[in-house]
Amino acid sequence: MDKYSLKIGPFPQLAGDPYLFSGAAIALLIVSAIIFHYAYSTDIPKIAGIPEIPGARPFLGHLHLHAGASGKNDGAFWAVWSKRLGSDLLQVRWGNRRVVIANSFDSVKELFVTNAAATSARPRQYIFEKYVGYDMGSHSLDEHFKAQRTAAIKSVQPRQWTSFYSSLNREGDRLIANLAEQGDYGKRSIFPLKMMQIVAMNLAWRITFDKSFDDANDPWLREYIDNACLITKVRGASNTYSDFVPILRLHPKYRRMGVQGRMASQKRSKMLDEVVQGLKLRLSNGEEPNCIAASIMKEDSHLSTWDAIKASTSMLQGSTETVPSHLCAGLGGMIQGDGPGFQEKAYADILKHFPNGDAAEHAFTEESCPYIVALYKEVLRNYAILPFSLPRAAAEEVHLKSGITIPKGTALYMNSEAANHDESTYGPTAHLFDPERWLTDSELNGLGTPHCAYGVGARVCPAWNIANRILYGLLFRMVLAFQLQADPEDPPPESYEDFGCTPDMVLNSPRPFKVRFVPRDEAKLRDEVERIRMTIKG
Ligand code: HEM
Repeated sequence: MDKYSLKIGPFPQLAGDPYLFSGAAIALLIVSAIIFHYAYSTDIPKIAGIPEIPGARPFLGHLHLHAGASGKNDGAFWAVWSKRLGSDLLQVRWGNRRVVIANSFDSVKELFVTNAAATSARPRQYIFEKYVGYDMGSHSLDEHFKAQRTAAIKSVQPRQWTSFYSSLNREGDRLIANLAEQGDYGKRSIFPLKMMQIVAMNLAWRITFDKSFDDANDPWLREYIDNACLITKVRGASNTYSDFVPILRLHPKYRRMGVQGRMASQKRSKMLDEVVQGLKLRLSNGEEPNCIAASIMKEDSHLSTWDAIKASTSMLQGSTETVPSHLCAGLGGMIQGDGPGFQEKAYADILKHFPNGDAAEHAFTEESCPYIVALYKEVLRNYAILPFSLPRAAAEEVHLKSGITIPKGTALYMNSEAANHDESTYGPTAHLFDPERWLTDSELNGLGTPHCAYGVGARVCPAWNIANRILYGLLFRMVLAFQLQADPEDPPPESYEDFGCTPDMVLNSPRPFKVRFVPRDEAKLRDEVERIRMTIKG
């Protein structure tokens, strides 16, 4: 036995060749170094001055602690660590991506409002980009997306609203008729989410492409909704591991996920193309359809047809799940604890402002009942259906007043759920559903941004204004027609922290629970539903 074979033991074939052995050892070292580097490195190095939560693992970083693995809400998870580490800002690693999270109302404002331009970018999302292609909510503001955003904002300015009123009233009618009939005029409790979704989807189609559906079970509409949901599934959140751990992009599970997204996106594009062709024909025939797509497509908007379609599709996608999820989660607050009392005060406020029996006509045309305004603000504040808004990235270096510098390219999240429950802004009752805070605490209405439900800063939801009006009108119509009651067999979640059932996705859908919609005046409601059914089916 020579001296080499003693040392190398299990590799006898190398034993006779010292050069071959040292070459293999060096190769092994290099591979190990590469693997080690790959396992621990991040796109942006650790940022000085911002605490990192402990427990990172090689390759995954902190992903295994987030909703994609734990099934628990990331907003609540970060809030706990922010308190534990005594810092409003936190940093974590999602695979090889460094992420900074703002966890208080003030830190959200400083990062995203004071530094609005510097935080206007969106991080890249591998699956979405490769399989679906970007939309407004997922792309940084380059020349195309800036133009789309500007056109989208213009299309929902208050001066456009008069053209939306008839659609809004019609969908308000549809909601009341569906709730009355499916709930057998208060005799049966029902799961309301689907009915809210139908109304929001119809409304979204009306105001984006001037398309309407008499029957919510229309197969074309159902196919569109199914595809839209599949696309939402591949938007980057802590469940899309392959966005952050590149090697996983080879894994069949993530490829399957992407391919599903791509097929859904192709189907959606084909369906939208039919709609756009129809709209173009109407425009060329001199018609003036009242909708976002038509107003964007008009020649003076300076957008290419591609940009116009993209902008309208983003608006359609942005509105379909947010409005019903908020409304439905909000019903939870209105039917438990002090909720029934809030409903009665809201009803009294409606009657005070419209004593002549014509209140329903005013549901969408003005926001004259302060109690309903307070109700929708609280629904938006308390139930963070987009618990960390949509992800942002630093478009340039961000300099904070504490002296911390966040490098360009860092992914940035606003913990909207924590900011919306920050006791230093909303007081000791921050964790409760209490619409009256908006009536009694005048400082809250002077905050600039009253809550973070629509995001804040340069990428704030372009439709927040009309979304407020839609929520106002639909809450108004429900409170006017019904007393909403909980079903003891199927009660709503008690806290905003566990209201959702998809915490691993960008949009946390409300958990299903039942509501009994008891008519305030059954005979009158039956007459109203009969009138509605002359024109609207399901
Ligand atoms: C209650 C209803 C709604 C909520 C809570 C909501 C919330 C949000 C949030 C949090 C963002 C990301 C903001 C940010 O990055 O800071 C957003 C973006 C967006 N929303 Fe809304 N939204 C609602 C309704 C709507 C409606 C009705 C539309 C269209 C008619 C819409 C269209 C969009 C679009 C296109 C974006 C992407 C904007 C961009 O990235 O520049 N949203 N929304």
